[in-house]
Amino acid sequence: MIELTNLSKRYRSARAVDDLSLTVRPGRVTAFLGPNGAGKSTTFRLLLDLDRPDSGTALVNGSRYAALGEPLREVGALLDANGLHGGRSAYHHLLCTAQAGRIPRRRIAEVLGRTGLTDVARRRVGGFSLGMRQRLGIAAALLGDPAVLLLDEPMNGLDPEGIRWIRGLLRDLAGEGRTVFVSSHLMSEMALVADHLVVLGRGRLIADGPLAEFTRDGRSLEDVYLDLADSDFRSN
Ligand SMILES: Nc1ncnc2c1ncn2[C@@H]1O[C@H](COP(=O)(O)OP(=O)(O)OP(=O)(O)O)[C@@H](O)[C@H]1O
Repeated sequence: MIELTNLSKRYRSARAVDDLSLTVRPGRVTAFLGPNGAGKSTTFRLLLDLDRPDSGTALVNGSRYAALGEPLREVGALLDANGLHGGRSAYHHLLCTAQAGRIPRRRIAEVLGRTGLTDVARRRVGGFSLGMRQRLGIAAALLGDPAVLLLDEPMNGLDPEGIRWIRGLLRDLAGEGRTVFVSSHLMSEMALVADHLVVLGRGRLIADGPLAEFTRDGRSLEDVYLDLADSDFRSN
């Protein structure tokens, strides 16, 4: 479970997150949508204590990330798949993460298998395609078998087979009772995979509800989303 309460973060010129209150519940895929610069990545960073809020709280399973005893076992995150150390093999990357998080080694083979990377585990990450890096970032997020997953644009760089794979993975993770909070600009994919929608506009919450409610009248998620974003834009 993720709970944001009156969360705000301002950078010099921009109000990145603006009085955001939101609960993201387990057992479903929650799509985190919003135009470029709406504050999605900032929200993820605040949840992971990679940045400090100006006010408000961001809690995972009732605690601030920094207060979690074994954070990798509670929250798995994919932020920027390009931020990996290119000289390491995929296995070594996961080994370092496992050691830092006091996670048993046997989990490495499990997550390599789950992300389809077993055959390339000994290859250097520097030679990986973006899609393979995304898979490795997801493998690292899954290493601690966490109940909460924060995935920032996990479909980036994946080929059609990879997109189908991640669709199944997200559904399975939610089916296992995890909280799956996933940002994306791919509306057609989110329409297939999400149970619940959260839409941000300029740091503020502009929609929060079950996907089925938004698309009840037969409109596509893309149309619904663009209307929401447009009315938010016009309101200021
Ligand atoms: N470290 C930073 N320093 C200054 N401004 C920042 C910083 N990080 C984010 N911002 C600003 O905060 C706002 C929100 O950015 P953020 O990256 O959270 O949006 P986003 O919804 O993730 O966008 P995108 O869909 O493009 O990834 C933007 O105006 C951005 O320029």
